[in-house]
Amino acid sequence: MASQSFVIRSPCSSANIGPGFDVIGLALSMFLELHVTVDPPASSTENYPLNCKITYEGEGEDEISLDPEVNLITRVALYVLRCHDQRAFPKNTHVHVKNPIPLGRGLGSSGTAVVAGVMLGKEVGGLHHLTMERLFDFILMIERHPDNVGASLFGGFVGTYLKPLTPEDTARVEIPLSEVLPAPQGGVDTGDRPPEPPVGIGHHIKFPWAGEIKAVAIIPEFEVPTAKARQVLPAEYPRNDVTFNLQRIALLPVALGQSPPDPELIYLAMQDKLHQPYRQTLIPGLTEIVESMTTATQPGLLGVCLSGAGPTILALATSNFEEIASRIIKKFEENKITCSWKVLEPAEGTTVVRTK
Ligand SMILES: Nc1ncnc2c1ncn2[C@@H]1O[C@H](COP(=O)(O)OP(=O)(O)O)[C@@H](O)[C@H]1O
Ligand SMILES: N[C@@H](CCOP(=O)(O)O)C(=O)O
Repeated sequence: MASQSFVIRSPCSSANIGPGFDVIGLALSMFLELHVTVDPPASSTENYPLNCKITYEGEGEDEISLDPEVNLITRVALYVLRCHDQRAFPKNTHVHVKNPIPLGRGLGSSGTAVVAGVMLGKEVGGLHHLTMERLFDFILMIERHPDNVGASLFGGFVGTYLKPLTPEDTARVEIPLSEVLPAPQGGVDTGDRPPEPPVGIGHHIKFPWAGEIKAVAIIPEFEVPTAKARQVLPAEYPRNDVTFNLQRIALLPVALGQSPPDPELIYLAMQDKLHQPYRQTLIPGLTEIVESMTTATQPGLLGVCLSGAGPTILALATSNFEEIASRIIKKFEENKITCSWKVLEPAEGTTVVRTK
């Protein structure tokens, strides 16, 4: 194989946007980058496990493993490679990760890592036949809700859905994650072929987004693991709460595509009763923050919701971003929580730029 170098760039995401639990995702302008070189003739990295050297800078640099059998991005790439009978990375693969996405904050850091990992497997494996739609199948074998990963892969403001599968394919999709991404084997290759995804598990549709609308992310300093934020959700819901969300989800994509934006309509369309009320047990002040920020009392504001599984708060607005962020930061301060904040914009999906 000839030497090659390329950059994979994947946007972070804000999932749900209020009522769209496990359905709606928005790709935002903060990007995980993988700077990859594959250089077969050199010898410097030949002894790295699975032929892959990882270096890392940015969010999580003190905690993310640089072992390719443990690191989420390279484990996912290996899953794609092993489904195509390639047991390791090509000789002398170097992946330099640049990650500005804070971990465990509801901005899709793990989903973005999975999306970038699948793309890494495709590129280093020379698997050019894998379309974006097929990559989505691989992603959904790992991250089993399509909203955040759909946004990171395809970009923009998306609605995502899973197609009904045959009973055999359903069984394959439900295979435990530990069989898709096996536990590290200490460098020993068991030779097992992982389960390949069924074709056409997940789909997406792009919604319009009014250019005036920006996303203000208020990011608390503490983490809420998504798995934990899903455990607090009930198995069943009162019918009225489901109807409440259905009424709002029918409005949301239209309301956010209209220019000029209608603040009252958007504020209403961003209400939720299916996940936010339950997650307040993990996020002190959540309900009060969402209820205290209104379009009547805050010029420029369009609506407020939890970003993904939290704890980040997403405020959609057309102006006065700093004032909006300050008000929400103050509310968190009442619970002794400090925050940072950023103004983000809708972003394009995952790209690969070849430099050699
Ligand atoms: N760039 C990355 N490289 C490797 N692992 C990552 C990366 N980003 C996230 N992760 C993994 O995902 C975990 C966070 O996932 P999760 O709880 O779903 O939160 P989030 O809402 O940020 O996606 C991190 O603790 C880490 O294990
Ligand atoms: N629909 C999911 C989205 C999780 O997004 P993340 O950014 O927190 O990983 C959920 O709400 O659990």
